Order: sequence, then C-alpha cells, then structure tokens
Amino acid sequence: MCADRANRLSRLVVTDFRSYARAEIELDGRPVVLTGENGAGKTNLLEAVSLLSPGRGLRGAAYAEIARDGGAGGWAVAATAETPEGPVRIGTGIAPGAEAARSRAVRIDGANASGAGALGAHLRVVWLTPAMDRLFVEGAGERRRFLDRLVMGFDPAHGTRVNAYERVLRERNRLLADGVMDESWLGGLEEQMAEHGVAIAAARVETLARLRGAIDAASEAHFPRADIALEGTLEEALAGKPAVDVEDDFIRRLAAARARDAGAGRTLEGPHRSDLLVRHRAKDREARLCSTGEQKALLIGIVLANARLLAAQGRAPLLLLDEIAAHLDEERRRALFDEIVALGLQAFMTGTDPVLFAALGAAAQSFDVKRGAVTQLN
Ligand SMILES: Nc1ncnc2c1ncn2[C@@H]1O[C@H](COP(=O)(O)OP(=O)(O)OP(=O)(O)O)[C@@H](O)[C@H]1O
Repeated sequence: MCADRANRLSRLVVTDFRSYARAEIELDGRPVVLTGENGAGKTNLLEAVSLLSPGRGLRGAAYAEIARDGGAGGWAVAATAETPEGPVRIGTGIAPGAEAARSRAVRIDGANASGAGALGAHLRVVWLTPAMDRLFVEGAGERRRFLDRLVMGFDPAHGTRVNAYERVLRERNRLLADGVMDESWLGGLEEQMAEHGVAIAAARVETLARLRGAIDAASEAHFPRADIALEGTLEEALAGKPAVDVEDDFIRRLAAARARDAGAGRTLEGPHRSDLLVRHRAKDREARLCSTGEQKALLIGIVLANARLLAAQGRAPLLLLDEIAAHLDEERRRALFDEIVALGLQAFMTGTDPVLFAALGAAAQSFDVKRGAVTQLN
C-alpha cells in the first residue's frame, strides 16, 4: 500500500536507544500507530524519528541521556527515507565513549555529513507532544521553537541560521560579561547577529504569511481557525522597511545597548526574544485563555495547515503525534485521521489504548510496543 509514496520512512532501526537494545521496524507507508502500556517505549520511538531531523529531538534531551542504561554507551538511529529524490539512508548517533559530545554524528547514504543541519534537506518532521499542551501558557521559547520547526519545513537552512545566530549571541554575551568592550570584536559579532537575525526574522514572516493563507483556506469544521502573528522587533520592522535597513538599524541598536545588556547579563533585543501570538478566531480569545482541548485543537489546526502546504510542494512532513488521540473527542479524532490519510502523511501516533485508533482500521500500520520490543499487529 502506498509503496510509491515519497516523504516517509520505509525502515527504522534503533540501537542502544533509551529502552531499546535493538529494534527494527519495516514501514509500508501507511500512518503508524504505536500502542502499549505506560513506559513501554512508544515515545522513545517517536524521539528516534525526530532525531532524523535537525535539532535535539522532541524531548530536547542531552545526547548522553539517550544512550541505553546498561548498554555499551553511545546510541544509533538508522532509517531509510523515501524522498522525492529517491531512497536515502540516514544514520545518526553518538559513538560509545563520546556521550558527552555536543553534536551527534550524521551519515547520509554512507557519507559523513557536517552536522545535523544536513538532515533538513531530506525529511520534514513536526511533532506535537503532551508537553506542548502548555505551549500557549508558558514562556515564548517553546512557541519560538515550534514556529522555527515549521519554518524549517519551507527553508531547511533556517535551523542552521538559528544555531549560528545563537552561537554569536552567546559569544557577545560572554564578552560583555567579561567586560571586554573591544569595538572591532563586538562590532563584528553584532554585524553577524544582524545578518543572521534579519534572515531568521524574514523567514518567520514568510512562513507566517503562508500559514495564514492555508488556515484561511481550510474549512473550520473540526479544528478552529487560529489568528497568528509575530511579536519581535525585527519581524515587525520588516513589514515597513527593506531588510538592509532593518539590518543596519539592528547593528546600531546592538552597539548602543552594550552597557544595558552587560548590566542585564543577556542581550535584551533580537529574534531570540520573538514570540508567536495565537488567537482563537471564532472566540476572539487569546489561545492561552482557551480551554486545554481548544488549545490542542488550535495547535493541530496549525500543524495540519503546515502539512497541507508542504504536501502541496511534494514535501509532506512526518508528523509525530504523541498521545494525541486521548485528548480529542471521537469526532475530532476521526477528522484528524481523515486528514492524515487524505494528505498521505506518515503520521506516527501513540496511545495506550488501541480502541482510540479503531476508526483508522487497516488504513494504519499498527504495532504493539512492549518493553524493548515492537511487534506489527496488522
Ligand atoms: N537512557 C535510557 N536507558 C534505558 N531506559 C530508558 C532510558 N531513557 C528512558 N528510558 C525508559 O524508557 C521508558 C519510557 O519510554 P517512553 O517514554 O517511550 O514510554 P511510553 O510508551 O511513551 O509511555 P507513556 O504511555 O507513559 O507515555 C521508561 O521506562 C524509561 O525508564
């Protein structure tokens, strides 16, 4: 079934990965349902898939934490991705003894890649986890990371630029903390921050415009429409000025703010402070003031809008939906499943109770997960 479909995994192997010594699953292109009791290792498999994209995965975990307790040290995820360019073999992990490494090794079709950023060219991966139920009520950081992951779907280099910006930001903060007021050194860093920063802000603005269009085009039957906006000085400035002017202004403001930032112990302005603002359109209410179920539905609506846009470009994302079904009533669950199937998405969905996925029937490939073992059910 769907054997010719691109943008999916056809094989996933994890080794010494959290609760797994080794597990291997063959995937036929249908959405994937993973069921099993609490702690069985369902989320661990989603985390393994999330590491096939740039970044630290859906738990944002330190790499050392992922290596299986009692294993040889180190861990690996290997997969075959079916992409529009053909099958791609992806491997990533940490070698035994290198657990403290800040970066993981990445191999693509047998060749070493320079970093996890290279993964973005092959697969788009987006997730919703129970921890994200609090996305609208907690600080801006998680919302920014959620947005940046959506941006990476359209612009795989975005993640690399965010990392580069953050590296320079940390260096400026360190110099200011050490009282180093060297004009040429700081000035050079601030120029780099402005260059990366404006590119980051511009990519966010562009993605937001696309998402707005897709949200407006969707029917609102099951997932409420979100009004989305960006709060951030660079993002807002780009609406009224050419990017070069926004960049020059930012360089000037950073230079003028050195004493202030040194006093604060951090840089108080920049795209690292931006926020994604979300309102429930029909209720005309900020997302954070909506019910838990409404917040979840808003998030799903945004993720589906993003998936529709990417699917139309032939780059449908893998969706990792951890415990998603438990929070949705039957009608919404059905609507979500229908859309996943209609878009041909390889969604990986977890739950403790197979009944929650009954509506999918043979449209999904189902697996039972038990301590360290994964068994296909259909
Ligand atoms: N580095 C590690 N080595 C061995 N086991 C680990 C490691 N990290 C986590 N685990 C174990 O993995 C299990 C958690 O797996 P996971 O989060 O995938 O469960 P789950 O099936 O999603 O459960 P739930 O339904 O409760 O969300 C726990 O038993 C935990 O102790």
